[in-house]
Amino acid sequence: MLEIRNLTKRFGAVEAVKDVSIAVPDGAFLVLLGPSGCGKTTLLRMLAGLELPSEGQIVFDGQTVSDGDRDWAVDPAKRNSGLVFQSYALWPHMSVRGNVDWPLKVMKMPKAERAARVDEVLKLLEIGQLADRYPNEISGGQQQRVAIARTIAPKPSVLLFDEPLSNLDAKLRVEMRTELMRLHRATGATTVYVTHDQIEAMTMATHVAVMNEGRVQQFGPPADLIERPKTAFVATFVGTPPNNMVPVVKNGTGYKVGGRHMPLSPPAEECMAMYRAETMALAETEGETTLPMELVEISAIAGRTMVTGLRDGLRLTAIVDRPPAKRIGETVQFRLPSEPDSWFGPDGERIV
Ligand SMILES: Nc1ncnc2c1ncn2[C@@H]1O[C@H](COP(=O)(O)OP(=O)(O)OP(=O)(O)O)[C@@H](O)[C@H]1O
Repeated sequence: MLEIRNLTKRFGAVEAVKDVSIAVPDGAFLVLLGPSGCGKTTLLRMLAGLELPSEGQIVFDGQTVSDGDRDWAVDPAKRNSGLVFQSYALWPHMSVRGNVDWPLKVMKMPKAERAARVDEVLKLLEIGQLADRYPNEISGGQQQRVAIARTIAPKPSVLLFDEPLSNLDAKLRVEMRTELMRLHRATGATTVYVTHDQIEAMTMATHVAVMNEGRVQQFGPPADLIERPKTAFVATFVGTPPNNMVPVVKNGTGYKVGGRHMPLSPPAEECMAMYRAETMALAETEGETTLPMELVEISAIAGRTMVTGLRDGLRLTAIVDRPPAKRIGETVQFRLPSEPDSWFGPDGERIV
């Protein structure tokens, strides 16, 4: 079990991580997901022992490895965790085998055991044929595999990844994603993986922690975040495309959306209605629940069509079966379903 208890990190006046508490079961694949600057890397660096928490504790398998309240932490090399960065600094003067062997040598593992472990790891990452090459003789994707091999060679019980695929091209990213999942199953190591790519998050994770401004907004399995987002932030950050969030304004005895009266009965006077893109439709003509919007984007998505409209700063996305017979810039009628999928309060918290 990997436990993070009331963890806070301040850099001067900046609070990068704010009172984060999560418990990650053994063997889980936890993705830290959030926009740039939300504190993901800082949290990961604290797990790796590269950064001391200002407050709170990190506990690996019942043993405290960082304690911000006591200004104390176990050395990065001694906490049974391995970290893979975005840029994979391999030793240029060492062969692939030498690079993977290096951490085992540092651990003072006997030579014969080392050779067997290096072979095993190279095979696992399917780079055995590159063993005698040097880093400048292999591709970027292969270098990344070597960096991963080097990290898992000492069998860390916790694996930490900081956007390891962001330097790779789109095709290689997809391939490496599958590889990392295979590796996770093969090693069984509890994995913490930082990304701001939510497709990566949703496909790889057993658990996701969605972060915003230093706080964990929601922690749980990917399906929970999609089905029951706790906050408006999660609802609009997670999912492809993200959910539509529409402010509902009280007007006399009724309610308005995008300046038009709608037959809605919100649970509070001020709130936001969430509509999933797949529950929205397009209408040929104006009706009671339609909103005329400027067509700004049409794109194909898995055999269906994603249509985006804009109206006075309100952006709506619908997933429909057929593209509208309209051009970009023309008006299309978006039809809202009679009931939103969820309601959120003005503070962003879920109401219903
Ligand atoms: N060493 C530091 N000194 C001062 N401020 C820092 C330091 N490291 C991070 N910060 C600040 O802490 C906040 C969180 O940064 P962090 O790098 O953890 O975010 P992130 O979510 O990983 O972002 P990105 O996805 O862009 O890498 C930011 O406001 C950042 O400027």
